[in-house]
Amino acid sequence: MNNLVPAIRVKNLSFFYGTFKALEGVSMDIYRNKVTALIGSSGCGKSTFIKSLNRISELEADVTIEGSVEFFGQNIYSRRVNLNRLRRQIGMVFQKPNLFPMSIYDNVAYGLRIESWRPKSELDEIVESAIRGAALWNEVKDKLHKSALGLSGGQQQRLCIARALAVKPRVLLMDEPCSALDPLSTMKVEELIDSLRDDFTIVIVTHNMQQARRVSDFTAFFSTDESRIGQMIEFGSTEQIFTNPLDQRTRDYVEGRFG
Ligand SMILES: Nc1ncnc2c1ncn2[C@@H]1O[C@H](COP(=O)(O)OP(=O)(O)OP(=O)(O)O)[C@@H](O)[C@H]1O
Repeated sequence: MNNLVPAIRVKNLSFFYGTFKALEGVSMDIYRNKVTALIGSSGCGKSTFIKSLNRISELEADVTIEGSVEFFGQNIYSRRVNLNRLRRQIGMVFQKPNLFPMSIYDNVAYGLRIESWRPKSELDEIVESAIRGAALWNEVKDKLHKSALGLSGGQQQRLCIARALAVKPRVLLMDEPCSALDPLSTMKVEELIDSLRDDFTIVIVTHNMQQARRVSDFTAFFSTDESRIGQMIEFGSTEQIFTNPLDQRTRDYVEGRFG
């Protein structure tokens, strides 16, 4: 565990929807080129937390954020931050595949076309490399110009990952990426996460304990207090959290006593 470099440092983050405090005082480091799993029972603020890491959470009306989130040293909540650039650098994949009703190729090229004009040959190259990166190339190479919505759910989710990879993010946030997938597609996404860890920093929300154990290097356990306020209870190596948790609440959760 030497040479850990924080890609994201969260310091004392609190999050409010209107007057409801969904998260209180969360501090943790997310290490570069590691996979960090966020676990905890429903409603403890995992989605709220992951969406605060690239300010997608602000798309909801009337939210207030306190504390700071530093991305390689820069506070992403500073007024100077360019949100489009930030969300390219910290990409996101959601629970359900959210492809555009356009071709496979155009879905992956979408963010690149917004970014800047590129010659077709260069665009072709980046699209192919992103789809290969998402372990989907062999399945779609002969139908790149067919509708992406004709793909299976698992293929659509890997295409969402390809779309996120195309703009070369440094961090990939995944909010329950396998919850709508069958076991075989889930396995493919897990293998994909494994193959991406050398090049990217990944944060994944999962309800599946086995998945957290299989794919992640670090795990953060979230829970709510009696006022329903979400807190990060314990953070550690995945090995430690699952075999020797320090907090009784973590132990109860990972051993399946609640949640
Ligand atoms: N847009 C919103 N407006 C008001 N409250 C919200 C909103 N989104 C989430 N909440 C509340 O914030 C708390 C945390 O929700 P969040 O979705 O982050 O939890 P979660 O741990 O991701 O849950 P799940 O595992 O069920 O997805 C919950 O009490 C939820 O009801």
